[in-house]
Amino acid sequence: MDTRKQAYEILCRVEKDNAYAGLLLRHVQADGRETAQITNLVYETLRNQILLEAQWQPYVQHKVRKETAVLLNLGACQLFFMDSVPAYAAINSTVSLAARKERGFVNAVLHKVQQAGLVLPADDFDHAGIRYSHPQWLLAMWKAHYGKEKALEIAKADQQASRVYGRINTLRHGEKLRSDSRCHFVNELSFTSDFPPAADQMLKEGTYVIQDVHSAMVPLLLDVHPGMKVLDVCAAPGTKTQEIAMLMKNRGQITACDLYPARCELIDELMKRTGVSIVKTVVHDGRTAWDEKQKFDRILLDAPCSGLGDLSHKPEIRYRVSPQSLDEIVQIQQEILDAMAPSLADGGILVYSTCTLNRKENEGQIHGFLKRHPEYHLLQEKTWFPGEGDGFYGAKLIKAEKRKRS
Ligand SMILES: C[S@@+](CC[C@H](N)C(=O)[O-])C[C@H]1O[C@@H](n2cnc3c(N)ncnc32)[C@H](O)[C@@H]1O
Repeated sequence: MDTRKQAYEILCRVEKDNAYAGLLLRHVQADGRETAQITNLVYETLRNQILLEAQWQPYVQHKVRKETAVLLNLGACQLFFMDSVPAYAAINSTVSLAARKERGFVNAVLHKVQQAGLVLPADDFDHAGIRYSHPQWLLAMWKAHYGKEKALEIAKADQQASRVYGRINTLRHGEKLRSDSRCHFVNELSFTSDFPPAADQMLKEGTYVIQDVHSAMVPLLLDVHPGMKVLDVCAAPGTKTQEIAMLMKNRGQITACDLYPARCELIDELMKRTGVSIVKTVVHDGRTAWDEKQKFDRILLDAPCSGLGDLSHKPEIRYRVSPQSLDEIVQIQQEILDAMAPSLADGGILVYSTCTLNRKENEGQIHGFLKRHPEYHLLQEKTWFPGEGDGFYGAKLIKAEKRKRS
């Protein structure tokens, strides 16, 4: 199998059709070693896209086609980020993927890039946009929201090859993994491991669930107990729903909603595989209020968001978001929060969470909500920054008992 050709085709679809690399990689038909090679090539090229372009742009006088830019990035990536690939192989294999009439051009440019060696800008905030391949406006936003040092730390963390975490499922005796020497536990629930996630038999049997370590912290904020009535508003594919059911020892009632029927099926499949029987799945637009007679003890609103906490697993997102698209998602989140607010029982807890690093979607969203809904009070809010795990935000709110409201 020509792994470079596969990587090239995936990168072209990401660039031209706005496809997601992670989804395309799931459909690659190759053995484990080849799949790992393709995955590595695709992710390294995407994570370093701006830096790679900066390597070949000085040698190109005209605008190149998107496919040609992808090819030059792929070639430069192999030259500088793939230790095991000799330079001649990096260049020749890339040239062979070019359209016949562009082969001479690609060959000449890549030779110049190789001769110049990797040109790395200074390791400081002002040059981080190129060095760590992040749009400058995004770095400026993080600087305004979290400070310059933190902004730089986030950008550096996004460049790390993403780790995969498992979270044990006690409903299928997942606690036995604590004594499995292949699992390195980072806390009571989550571990990293070398065994291939997708093919693992224990994953298929639901002994554990693939879930980021910080994602697994969010349901803990809900403080659920067996027997409770819980609403999970934006639930698909159901990773947190499963954890909530586990924390409730599979006793009580969970209503799990999502806007898309196909995504609701993913919830059903996960619950079946992991031994959960207390979840009822409902296709529902969270912007529409729930039947007002139904009240829930707990509500999780794991909102659709810009995903800026997860840029190591989904590197292409950073090149697609814009300040305008961030504002659009803020509006949707606000509509869902407002529609769900009446459905929480007095004294109940609502957790709002995102996997993004943007104060407008996080702290700003919640502070606006508290102003519009004075019956709610903030108990706790936390931002998990990327590093050991992805970036997440969670806010835990309580709805005051009616007699205690001022
Ligand atoms: C961050 S993901 C949820 C992840 C999920 N909680 C988990 O842990 O597996 C956000 C979900 O919101 C859903 N969604 C987007 N807009 C929605 C809406 N208006 N109403 C309900 N769900 C929506 C998306 O389909 C997506 O599955």
